Amino acid sequence: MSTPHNNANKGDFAKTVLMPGDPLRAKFIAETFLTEPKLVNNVRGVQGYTGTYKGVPVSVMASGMGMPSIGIYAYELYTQYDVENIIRVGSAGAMRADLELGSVVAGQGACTNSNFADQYELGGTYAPICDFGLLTAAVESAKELGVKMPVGNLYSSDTFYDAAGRNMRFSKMGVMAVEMEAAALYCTAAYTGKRALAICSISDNLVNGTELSADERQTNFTNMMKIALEVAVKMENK
Ligand SMILES: O=P(O)(O)O[C@H]1O[C@H](CO)[C@@H](O)[C@H]1O
Ligand SMILES: O=c1cc[nH]c(=O)[nH]1
Repeated sequence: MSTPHNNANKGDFAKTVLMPGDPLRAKFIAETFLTEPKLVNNVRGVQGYTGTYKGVPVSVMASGMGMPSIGIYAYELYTQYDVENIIRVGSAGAMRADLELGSVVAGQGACTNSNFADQYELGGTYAPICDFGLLTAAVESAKELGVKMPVGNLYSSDTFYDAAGRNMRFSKMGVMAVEMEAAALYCTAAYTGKRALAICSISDNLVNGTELSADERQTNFTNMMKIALEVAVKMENK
């Protein structure tokens, strides 16, 4: 079997998929943390790998950037490949001065400027939220690893370069950080009856203008990756 965007066979993906935006981050996670990672998809260079972590099957596949892109990959994984849990392991721009570069945040909710949820014809405004079980497992894992992980709202924006400067208004509403996929992932999980969580590492700080280099973004996010992998282990029998 295959989809227009995935040439893996049914059964090639594990129950839990870690999903970074960047295909090179997917490769890094597979090669650094998984035992015997096998490349199961490479359509458009969107690399998907399955291996084991602490004996538990785990997959990692990139989403690409933006909500249309993660909407495709997540929908296909949930509906065609029997994936139950998708954990986005992303980068995000801090909207609070006190969030340090490389620190980790968990998105309990995801505000958005996207019309992604219009497709469901709800006749109101949908509030995209993560799965509580995944979030609980992530909070426990972060504690076990000794990693501080604030939990709260993310802002999923359709624009990286925001011409009118409106994005920062969300920081006044307590939003921790901006990224570009969590809201669509949470909507897709809700629609398909599956589970999702976005954990993000802070790559830049929009308040004080500091940022990590592209190389640092690729490799400096190991705390986030370890938390997500521990969640996969905790969720194996749930
Ligand atoms: O680093 P990733 O996971 O791609 O996440 C962030 O980085 C990209 C923008 O540079 C967007 O995809 C945004 O959500
Ligand atoms: O979407 C994103 C991701 C990282 N940093 C940002 O400023 N925006």
